[in-house]
Amino acid sequence: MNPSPAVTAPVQQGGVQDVAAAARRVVDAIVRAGDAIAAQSGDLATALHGVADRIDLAAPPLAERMTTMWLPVDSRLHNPVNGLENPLAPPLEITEGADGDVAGSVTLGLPYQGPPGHVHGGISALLLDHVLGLANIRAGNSGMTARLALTYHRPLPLFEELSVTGRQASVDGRKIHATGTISADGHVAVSAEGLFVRPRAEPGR
Ligand SMILES: CCCCCCCCCCCCCC(=O)SCCNC(=O)CCNC(=O)[C@H](O)C(C)(C)COP(=O)(O)OP(=O)(O)OC[C@H]1O[C@@H](n2cnc3c(N)ncnc32)[C@H](O)[C@@H]1OP(=O)(O)O
Repeated sequence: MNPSPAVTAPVQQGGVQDVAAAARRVVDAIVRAGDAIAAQSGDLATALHGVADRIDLAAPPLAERMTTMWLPVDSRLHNPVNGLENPLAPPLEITEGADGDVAGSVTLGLPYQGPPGHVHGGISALLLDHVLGLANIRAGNSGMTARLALTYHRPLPLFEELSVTGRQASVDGRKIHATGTISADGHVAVSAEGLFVRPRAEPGR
């Protein structure tokens, strides 16, 4: 059976991105197959553990990775939203951005399901938190998410292209307000208002 649109849509550019895309495909296939793979479960689990063992053997110590993954300071490849090297990222594709606004598109498959045929509300929060954060970075003032208020206007469909937007609304000292939406078929399904707080400068810095 063909993988769902969430797995086939992103253009892959080679290297670790290919490995992450393959892992994403495995996750999607497992959720789609369900009990249909029960008879092969032992073999499949052994094969997948074998792949994980190979990757683990190549991985550097965690402390080293925690340093190298931020050099240069750029979370584009490994973040869990649009990180092409992170299998947890759907991934959201950033499609445009002007005046500090951010826009992206994504099609989500079964691994992201909440209500039948629709996206889990926590996944919407993940997408919006990140896109609002990116909009803040683009606007030149960013901070940690202090509060994120979501309104779920209508169920968000799986298997359809979704548009995600984010923009910085205002800056008040260390407090930054940003807003965003997720739309399907031209209708806003989820909207968000976020408060981000720029951490205090560390003493001596
Ligand atoms: C390094 C490069 C990174 C690149 C990353 C790319 C990522 C891309 C995007 C990723 C995006 C992903 C993003 C993520 O996932 S960020 C991860 C999720 N967020 C966190 O973990 C944040 C945890 N919280 C904190 O660290 C602190 O609480 C912060 C830093 C937020 C504030 O602690 P701080 O001690 O500094 O604050 P303050 O007490 O001096 O208060 C200051 C002002 O703020 C007001 N206030 C504070 N909290 C709240 C609240 N909850 N509701 C309403 N108001 C609040 C407060 O009243 C005061 O206002 P005023 O009295 O002055 O008027």
